[in-house]
Amino acid sequence: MSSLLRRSTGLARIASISLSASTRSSMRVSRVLRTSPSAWATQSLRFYSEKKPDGSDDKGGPPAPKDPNSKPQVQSSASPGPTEGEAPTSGRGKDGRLPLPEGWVHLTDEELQGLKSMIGSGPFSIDTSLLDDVRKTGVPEAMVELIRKHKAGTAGLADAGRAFKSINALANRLAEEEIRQTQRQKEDSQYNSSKKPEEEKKSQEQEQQQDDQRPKQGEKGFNGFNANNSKKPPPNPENGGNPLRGNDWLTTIIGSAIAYWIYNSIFEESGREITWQELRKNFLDKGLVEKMVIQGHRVRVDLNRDATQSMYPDSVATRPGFNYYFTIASADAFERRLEEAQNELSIPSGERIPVSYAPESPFFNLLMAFGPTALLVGLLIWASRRGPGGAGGSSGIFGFSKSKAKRFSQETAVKVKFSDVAGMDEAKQEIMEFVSFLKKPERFQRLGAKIPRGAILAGPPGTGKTLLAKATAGESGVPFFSVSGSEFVEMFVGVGASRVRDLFATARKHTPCIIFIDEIDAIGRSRSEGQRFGGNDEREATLNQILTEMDGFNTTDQIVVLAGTNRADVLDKALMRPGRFDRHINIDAPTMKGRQDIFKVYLKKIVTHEEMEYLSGRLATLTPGFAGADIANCVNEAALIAARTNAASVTLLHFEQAIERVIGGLERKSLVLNPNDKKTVAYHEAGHAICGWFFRYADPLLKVSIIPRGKGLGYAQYLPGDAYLMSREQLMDRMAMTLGGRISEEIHFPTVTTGAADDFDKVTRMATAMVTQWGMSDKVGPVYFRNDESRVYKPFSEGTGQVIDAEVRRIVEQAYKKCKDLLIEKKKEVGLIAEELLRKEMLVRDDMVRILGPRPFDDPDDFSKFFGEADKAPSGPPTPPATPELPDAPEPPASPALFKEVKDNESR
Ligand SMILES: Nc1ncnc2c1ncn2[C@@H]1O[C@H](COP(=O)(O)OP(=O)(O)OP(=O)(O)O)[C@@H](O)[C@H]1O
Repeated sequence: MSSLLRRSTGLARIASISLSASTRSSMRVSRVLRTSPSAWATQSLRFYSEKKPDGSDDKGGPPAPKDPNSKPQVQSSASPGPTEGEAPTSGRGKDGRLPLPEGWVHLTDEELQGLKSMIGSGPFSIDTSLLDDVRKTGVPEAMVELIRKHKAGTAGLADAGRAFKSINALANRLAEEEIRQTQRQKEDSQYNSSKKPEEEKKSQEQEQQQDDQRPKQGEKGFNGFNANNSKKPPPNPENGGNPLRGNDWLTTIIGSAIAYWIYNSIFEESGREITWQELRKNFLDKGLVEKMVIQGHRVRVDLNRDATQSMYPDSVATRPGFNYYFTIASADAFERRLEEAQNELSIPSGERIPVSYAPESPFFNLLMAFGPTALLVGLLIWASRRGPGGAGGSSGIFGFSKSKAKRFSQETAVKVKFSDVAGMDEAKQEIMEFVSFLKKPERFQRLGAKIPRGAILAGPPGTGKTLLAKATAGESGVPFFSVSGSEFVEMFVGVGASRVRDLFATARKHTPCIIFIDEIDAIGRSRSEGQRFGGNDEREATLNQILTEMDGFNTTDQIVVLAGTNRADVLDKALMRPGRFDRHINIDAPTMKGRQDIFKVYLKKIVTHEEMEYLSGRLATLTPGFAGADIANCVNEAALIAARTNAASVTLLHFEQAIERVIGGLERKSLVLNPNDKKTVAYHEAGHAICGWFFRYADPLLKVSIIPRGKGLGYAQYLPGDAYLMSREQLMDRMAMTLGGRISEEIHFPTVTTGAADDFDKVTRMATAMVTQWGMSDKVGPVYFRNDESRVYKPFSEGTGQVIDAEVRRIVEQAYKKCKDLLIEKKKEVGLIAEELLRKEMLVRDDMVRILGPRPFDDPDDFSKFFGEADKAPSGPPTPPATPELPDAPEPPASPALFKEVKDNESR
């Protein structure tokens, strides 16, 4: 540590700078004292001429009596009293010394130098003008003894406390004197300015101005510290007008200086480890060792200082109080060794080195054992107090317990309005009530209505939950605290709960306001669920704290808590009960109309000359299942594509490319398939395309391609539409279409490939859901078995399991047969499409119409509206009605591309 301190000169420099800088800031009046020493004496004279230390008026009165407590010899050597013929000095010596308070003495020049070296032995320096000030003020008596001990190198740890006290008292006295000086100065200048003629005033002002500038040039103030900062804080009346008292920094700096000094005197100055060989060679053989003291397993070597000084004048060993040490295994062995060494040196028995025993210092041992740890702990505590939570605050270690919530206010970030949030009219309406509560609470309170405490916004990712919460804040114009549930979770137990406390406490200070907790499921999961896996104390403590805080609201507290989650189903019931999150607002993926509205919001922000109504409608048709975030991304992607091609504006083509890219992934032009694989892919995709064309309930095909994209080797884009209800027939057609790729391979090639694995996965999942969840199997019946993969045991019996397996297999085989029948019947058409695909690599709907003729079924309305009606067949099934309140949405439509279809699209 000492070497560390020694080496870190940079640190020392910083400490030194901070000492002067911080002192500067407290020396509020030093500029008026930057006059010559004679001026200082005159000012002091004036000051002390009015009032004596004993309180009597000195005008014409006798000189002040000497302080009876001051040491006579000190007084006589360093503080001579007024001599005959001198002006009455009101207690001040001829060299400007001030009267001494009880227990204080003036220092001699030698002692002053000792003080300088004592304080200056740390990384601090003390300049001459400060010494002058100390010469005038004197020091506490104890300081004289300390200076003497420091000089002799005998200062111990017990002296540290005394030193600390004395330096603190000295600093206070210096500051007090300075304040008195200033007041005096002010009074004088007021008095003078009222008396002096105009010219004199002017010249004094000039002088004053010069004085004002001087600190900037680095002149010294009363305390000899640099007094650059002329804008100093006024003395605080609460601490007796003393700017230093109660100042942490002063204590810290003085404390550090003393700690450094103690460290020096104990660890560095006092000794150094030496080996037996070094001792022999450098000291023992040369007769420099005076005595050896055995302390347990350590031996202290006392050298003859005078002899050492003459032999090694520059050595540290000459310093008073310095000793070498070495460690021994046992005292007996050491004494034997010393004996042998002295025999070898033929030292007569009367001159042998005396060896004595001293008890081990328990304090020293304790210090060595726990010192570093204590130092580290001390540092940690200090750092935690200085941490982000602010000095001395209740922030705890490193401010962990502070909430990390970001605060937005109307002036800062929340510029979002309800008009920026499209496609969720019901949710908006629901939440607008919170806005009117925050804006006009009396409207509700007048009728005795209790205001909802909060709302849970639940829905899939990217559907605009956060955006809606922000818009609520933006509309109501109140502060908005946004925090993520996961930010409460820390590895320390209790941190989450205290962050919740902190968040709500801060919110209460800023009422009316909105707190938004995103991803609340990170902390709000059902507690019973946690117990199954052993529980999580920290999470539960955090959740309990939220419950408590929400209960703790006053009905008049204008705090609204909004929370967002993708998993409302796992949240704790207590969180969802009325009185906490009263409102449950479901925000699902937007409908066709919703998507169109969201597109309109984002299309406004880019340059496009397309007709807005048509463009937004067409894009919304192309993007079933897209959330608001996907739509925002799509529009941005289109603008990027347009920019890449240096287009003047973003066109429909750019949008379609962007959608394709978002759904199918990046085109992999670098992946070149061999002709055989390419042919297999073409027939596989053609199989899907033919099924899509000739099955009544299949989705309209938009595009089929054999250019690898994303994770798949082929790609087919269908338009599934917004399906909220699906019939058994629709599901069967979808499954049959999904199997079309593999069956086409079987029909046209002697063998099959691995490319249909993903199709099988989709088909199996659909068939399983039909049997276990949707009640579409007569044998299993109208039952629902939750598909929970984390469950160890299946929710049905072994027998039921076998029936389920058989039913799933039966349904898949049924779909398989349906598809195979069709593809055998349309074998020629599959070939035509596949060959065309091999030639052109990509076919669109128009190509299909050209090769196969119009599709024999009606397309959904939206599709016909935006993709032409030329190929519309006379009859077709009605579009299923939209019922958004279904508890479980059916399996999403399958996209029968070869190999891996894009999972994102699939999940929609
Ligand atoms: N209805 C919408 N209207 C306009 N923009 C939207 C809409 N929904 C989403 N967005 C866009 O998507 C971005 C992401 O939305 P947001 O962060 O609100 O989603 P979220 O539902 O909170 O998602 P998560 O559950 O993943 O946190 C928004 O910044 C906005 O650009």
